[in-house]
Amino acid sequence: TGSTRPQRILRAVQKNSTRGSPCSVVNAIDDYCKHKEWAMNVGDEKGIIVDDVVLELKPITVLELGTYCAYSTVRIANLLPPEAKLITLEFNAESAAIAREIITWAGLEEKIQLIIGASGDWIPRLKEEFGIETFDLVFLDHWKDRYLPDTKLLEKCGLLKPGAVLLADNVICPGTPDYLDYVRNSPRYKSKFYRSHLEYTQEEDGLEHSVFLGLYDNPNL
Ligand SMILES: Cn1ncc2cc([C@H](O)c3cccc(CNC(=O)c4cc(-c5ccc(F)cc5)cc(O)c4O)c3)ccc21
Ligand SMILES: [Mg+2]
Repeated sequence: TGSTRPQRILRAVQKNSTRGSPCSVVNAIDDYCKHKEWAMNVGDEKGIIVDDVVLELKPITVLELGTYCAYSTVRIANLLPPEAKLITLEFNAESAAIAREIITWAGLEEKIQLIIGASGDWIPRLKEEFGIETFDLVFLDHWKDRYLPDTKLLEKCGLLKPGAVLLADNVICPGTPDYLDYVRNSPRYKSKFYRSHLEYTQEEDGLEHSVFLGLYDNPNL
């Protein structure tokens, strides 16, 4: 019974980073995944684009779909204003346990609420159970065929207000064609593509940045 990849990533963090320093945690994961074994973190190249979006938007409420080992969770939470909160959904209990350890090691447990469960089950419950009005930023990085249904669910649940930003990873590799088609052709979004590369590789990938404009085309939604 060998270790899992998330366990090896946690060990690399504990060995090569400083407790309470989110930057050193992010660097330790990037070093490990560049030189030892690949893992599906948004990574350093796309991570810089994520940083810029967060610093520009200054979101107070953030939703992340797909925590994995909390690389992007820590990277984003580290840049949030003091009163801001980040909710991250992870359905896999094993990686959620590792993510929780990495979040604690980084010293960000006050800013981050990690929920173990599936996005489709939890999105309809966030208002009631966590007193969320709307999200300023949603980072989509979970199953690629869930980006579109979960975006429609967020709209239906009234969790997006005009100006809210959807930032989606992997829109080229592995790809999210139905989601891209929706946000690029719907009157509800102003969308733009940030070209980059798949984490730790030379493969083409990128992030789609979509600003929600409101449901004015269907106000009774
Ligand atoms: C419903 N729900 N609710 C919460 C929630 C959370 C999860 C998990 O966090 C989880 C588990 C497994 C896979 C993912 C999606 N991520 C990917 O599949 C991915 C792949 C690659 C890539 C690219 C090239 C390759 F050759 C291989 C993998 C690069 C990337 O950056 C990725 O994000 C997410 C799943 C469903 C969930
Ligand atoms: Mg990804």
